[in-house]
Amino acid sequence: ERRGRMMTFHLVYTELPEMHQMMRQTCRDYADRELAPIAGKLDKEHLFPAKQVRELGAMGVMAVEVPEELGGAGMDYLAYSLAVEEISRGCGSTGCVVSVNNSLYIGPILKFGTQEQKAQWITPFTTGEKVGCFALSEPGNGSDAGAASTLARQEGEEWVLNGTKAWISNCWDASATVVFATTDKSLKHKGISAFLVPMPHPGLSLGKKEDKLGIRATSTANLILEDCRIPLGNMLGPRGSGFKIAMQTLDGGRIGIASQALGIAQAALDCAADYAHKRTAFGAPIGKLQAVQFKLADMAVAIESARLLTWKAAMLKDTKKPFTKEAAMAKLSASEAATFCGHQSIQVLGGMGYVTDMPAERHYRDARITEIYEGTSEIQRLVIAGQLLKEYVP
Ligand SMILES: Cc1cc2nc3c(=O)[nH]c(=O)nc-3n(C[C@H](O)[C@H](O)[C@H](O)COP(=O)(O)OP(=O)(O)OC[C@H]3O[C@@H](n4cnc5c(N)ncnc54)[C@H](O)[C@@H]3O)c2cc1C
Repeated sequence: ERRGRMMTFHLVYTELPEMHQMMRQTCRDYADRELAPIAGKLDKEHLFPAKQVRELGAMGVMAVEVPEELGGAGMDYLAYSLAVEEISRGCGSTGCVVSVNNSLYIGPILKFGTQEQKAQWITPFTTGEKVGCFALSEPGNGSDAGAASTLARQEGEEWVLNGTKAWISNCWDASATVVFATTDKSLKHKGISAFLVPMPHPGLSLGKKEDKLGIRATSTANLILEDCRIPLGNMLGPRGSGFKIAMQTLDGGRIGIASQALGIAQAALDCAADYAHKRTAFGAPIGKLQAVQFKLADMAVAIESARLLTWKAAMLKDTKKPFTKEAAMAKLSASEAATFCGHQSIQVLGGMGYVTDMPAERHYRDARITEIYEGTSEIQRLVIAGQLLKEYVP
């Protein structure tokens, strides 16, 4: 079966496997019908798409990779990538919610959780009734995640957590979080462990919602832990393995962000190409102008090449092959494609690109975060170079 899947890669552009085509089409139809028409309002009013998230839960999109016996869709990461791209094409914010729940919250529990933890912390989060979040970054460290200073100390049968986590996506709407904290700061990243914390919970509070450039329908805030007590059994994975869990989670998560970026980039191209047919200047549609055609061509090339990298990374993950380098390449190229396409789309629309009557300005704003979270573009380059140089060790 694995060989079969890899072989599909050669065919992939003309013929995705049937299940994947169905997932893609279902999500595309849903996004066109239910998300694109309201994405501007969600953005403007900072509205969490609760009803849409429940509908996506019913479609299997909130837990694509989770086995059916745990309540998920039982599909693979390629299917997940297709779903996130199509949802993000309709609404970048909703794509972020889908991505955080699937990759960042459920992902590590699926990989490192016990059977009991999976039943308790995954199944209720498959339906869209509840969403989870992932608390790694802190006010003092983002890229340097191994420097975490949130503390976990053992007291009897409990862990007691203290510290502040920063920039936590979904947190105002979440019912649980994976939190990274250190039991011994002198051990540096080897002192970090992962913990499961229900929300709301005594000792856990949230900061003000950040007023963001883009993905404004998602909540982002500090998550503050003050003598927050959880049972000993809420540790995820072995003690001291938190940094490894975080890094492996981000490897997969980057495929999700690449897919989100692809969806935003594609929406920006769709908007520009459609406008190029309709807008007339100097007596002809602007799509007849070579300068405009070149912009559309460059956008399409950036998207197609990033999509191939993203699908390749997803397929490597699905076939249990190393994919750290490929996921970083996918995230880097797709996020840069998204910011490029967001920029060019506004240029093609001219003045209409600059106002909220058209979605181009939202795509431009939504695209920007994809170069920052789950590792900045600089961090992706470091990851790629680090992996690459290992291949050249004499
Ligand atoms: C909207 C939003 C949502 C987020 N959601 C989450 C979430 O759900 N959970 C979570 O844990 N975090 C989340 N984050 C945090 C995000 O992952 C971090 O902002 C990101 O990793 C960058 O960290 P930083 O902001 O501390 O920047 P810094 O690490 O301070 O980086 C500042 C600049 O220095 C560069 N830099 C840093 N180190 C290096 C290096 N070694 N080499 C080259 N350049 C370097 C960076 O690339 C960047 O340009 C979110 C952030 C935002 C804005």
